[in-house]
Amino acid sequence: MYANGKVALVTGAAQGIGRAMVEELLNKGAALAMVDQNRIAGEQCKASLDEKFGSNRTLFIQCDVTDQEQLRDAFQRTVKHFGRLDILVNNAGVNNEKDWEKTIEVNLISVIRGTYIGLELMNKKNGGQGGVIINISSLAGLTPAAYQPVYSASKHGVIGFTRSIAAMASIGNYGVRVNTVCPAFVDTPLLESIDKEENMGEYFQYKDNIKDMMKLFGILDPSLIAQGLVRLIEDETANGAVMKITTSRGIHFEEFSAQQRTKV
Ligand SMILES: NC(=O)C1=CN([C@@H]2O[C@H](COP(=O)(O)OP(=O)(O)OC[C@H]3O[C@@H](n4cnc5c(N)ncnc54)[C@H](O)[C@@H]3O)[C@@H](O)[C@H]2O)C=CC1
Ligand SMILES: CCCCC/C=C\C=C\C(=O)C/C=C\C/C=C\CCCC(=O)O
Repeated sequence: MYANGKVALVTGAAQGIGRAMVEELLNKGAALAMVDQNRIAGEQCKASLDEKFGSNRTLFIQCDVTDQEQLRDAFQRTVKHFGRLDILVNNAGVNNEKDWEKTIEVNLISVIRGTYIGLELMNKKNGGQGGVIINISSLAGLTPAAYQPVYSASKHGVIGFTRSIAAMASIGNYGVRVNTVCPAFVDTPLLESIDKEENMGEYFQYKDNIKDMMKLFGILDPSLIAQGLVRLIEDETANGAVMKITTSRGIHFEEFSAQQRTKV
């Protein structure tokens, strides 16, 4: 699918990776809803993008993705405003080991809920027109992360859910592809959470170990993650794919053994 002329909804769109994805989708000719709980950052982001792309290409919707009613309303407003939905990016995420239940709510439960609402609207079996869903995980969803155990668990969950629902979408002929992106460290405000005790909790004492990892592996520019997103949107064969993005190897894919590919 080409993004040109399509309608997208991106969560966590006001800054960081979400904002970079919004800009890339606008460059490719899409219109989109920018969903974020941060009204000030969201409105500033829209105002700045309006200067380049015009005000009718984006709609900012303030929404806490963990609030079921707000999330459903954001989808309804998007379809009402633009007339359809073709591309969904469940990107909003947090790093909070102290309030770890919140991390599961934002990073995993809201991604699952968003995927189900997106499928209700796009599934050809429900009268939808098909589409593509991309759920943002992390390399910490494929490896242990000693100082971020719940963040890592939430991102492992995103990969397991995405691969499973992608298999179901294929079996059920939904006409919707579902894929995930797993970046290494990316230069966004999320990295600042490592310096905050209120985010790191008991792992705060290890913040320098994480900073050493960042020095060792390097930090990606958000624009590369946006390029990976577009590749998954355009590649009609990609379903259940786990895209990894690192400084050493750029955009590449996790390869699973035959056993790991077996559907149960
Ligand atoms: N920055 C990094 O190094 C990496 C980030 N990721 C993932 O990429 C995604 C985006 O992260 P970044 O752009 O780095 O983070 P960020 O903190 O820069 O931006 C996240 C955005 O999500 C919004 N958000 C947070 N909770 C929300 C909620 N409950 N409802 C609505 N909006 C909410 C924030 O207001 C913010 O605008 C996250 O899922 C993150 O886990 C994955 C790998 C690496
Ligand atoms: C693992 C620390 C997470 C700190 C939370 C803040 C930001 C989140 C970042 C990520 O999601 C990145 C996750 C993992 C990076 C881990 C290893 C990088 C290895 C890179 C490589 O192999 O090249």
